[in-house]
Amino acid sequence: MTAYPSDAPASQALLDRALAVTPGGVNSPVRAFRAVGGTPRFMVSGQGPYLTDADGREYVDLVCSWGPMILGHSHPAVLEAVQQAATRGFSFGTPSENEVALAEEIVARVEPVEQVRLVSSGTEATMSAIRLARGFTGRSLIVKFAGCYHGHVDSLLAQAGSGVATFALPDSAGVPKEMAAETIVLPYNDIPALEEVFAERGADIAAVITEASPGNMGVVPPLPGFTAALRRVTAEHGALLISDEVMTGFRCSRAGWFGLEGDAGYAAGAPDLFTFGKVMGGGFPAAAFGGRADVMAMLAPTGPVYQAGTLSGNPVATAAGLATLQHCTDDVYTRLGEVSDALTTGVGEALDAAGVPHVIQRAGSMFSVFFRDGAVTDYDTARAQDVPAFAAFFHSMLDQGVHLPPSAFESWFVSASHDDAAVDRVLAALPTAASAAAAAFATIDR
Ligand SMILES: Cc1ncc(COP(=O)(O)O)c(C=O)c1O
Ligand SMILES: N[C@H](C=O)CCC(=O)O
Repeated sequence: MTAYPSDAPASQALLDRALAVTPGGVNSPVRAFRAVGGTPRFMVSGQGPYLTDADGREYVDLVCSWGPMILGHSHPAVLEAVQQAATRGFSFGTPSENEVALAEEIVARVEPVEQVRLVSSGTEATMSAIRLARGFTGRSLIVKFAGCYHGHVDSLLAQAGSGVATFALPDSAGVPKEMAAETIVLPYNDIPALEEVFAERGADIAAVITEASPGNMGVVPPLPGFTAALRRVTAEHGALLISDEVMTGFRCSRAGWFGLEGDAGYAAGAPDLFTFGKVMGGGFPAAAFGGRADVMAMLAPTGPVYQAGTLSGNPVATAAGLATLQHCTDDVYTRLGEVSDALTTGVGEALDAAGVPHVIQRAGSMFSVFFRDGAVTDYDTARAQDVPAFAAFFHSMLDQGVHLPPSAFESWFVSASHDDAAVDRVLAALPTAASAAAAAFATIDR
């Protein structure tokens, strides 16, 4: 088994350079390792299930660029599509065929989506979707759930997941209080709280936005009936339902979370709008929002809600996204399921053997481990876990050549390129990491 020392001199040298010119040395906060300590690894290449860092060490990658790399790194067909697209030109600032083909692929996969608009990031997708919902309904309030993350949109940062959870922030400085007042934050999976807020303020609520199955406070799937309640209550009050599938989209199934929960989950009908990102960009900056044609018709140039982007529908990004989706076949989803089964079973057995309290939660091929007893159903229960135990586990895995998300509040991601050799490397590292977690486990109030 690979064993690496904890210090990483080449990464540290790059971090020192980065710190001089970039806040925290990183371009997205969770990457900085602040929640687990130590030196973030600066990667130089990725191939299949592996990443190689600046010190020449190879890691099994269980981050997969936070979800997009569903086929693994440098997948030959995606690489070829990108190379061909780049040969034809980098950006046209005009419509081009790949944009149409990618939109057609999304519409074909997610049945309720009639039209999409392409953007460059998940943040842009959610920001645009809530503007569209406000324009369509003529209302201003937005309901979101604690622990859900929808990108760094001002009004959606309240009690958000991901880095906001990792660093235990209530929200973000720099968001005007008037804007924060337009957002109502509710506990996830709490139907009475939802009904109560709609009974009081339903006529002013433009939309409820939810992660289709949250993965930014760790993985916390909706309890049976919760998604149906979201649809029922929003429909009763004339508000839109926005399902944020930036993380789950095209990963949990061909049609994302909707493909798993589908009509049965939504019961009274599909969401009005969806947001997508990550997998549909194949590792490049492409994202989308879409849904009902009558709502999408409100967008400029056909309607009064303005939304635009210089690089939206970029030909290289759309080529990568299209090639990725075209290769996300049934076999890919079968393999993602097998890898997830093997890893979640292995993690559970190793932690059981070491006597470490834990619960593993999963949504398709997204999963995470909470170092605590009992199911996690919302942000409060997600926070009541032993973060130092996670940090010890994380570092032991890293020293053994397995790259996990550097936060207890993030999903782990696998790819279809995780073959048996890569899975075995992870499984071999688990007993030592479980022992490290056992040693670190502290008694906390739960
Ligand atoms: C559910 C969800 N929505 C939105 C976003 C924002 O996407 P991006 O980071 O591409 O802006 C993310 C991830 O960051 C996400 O996980
Ligand atoms: N949880 C985030 C997105 O899903 C992680 C990506 C980031 O913010 O860097």
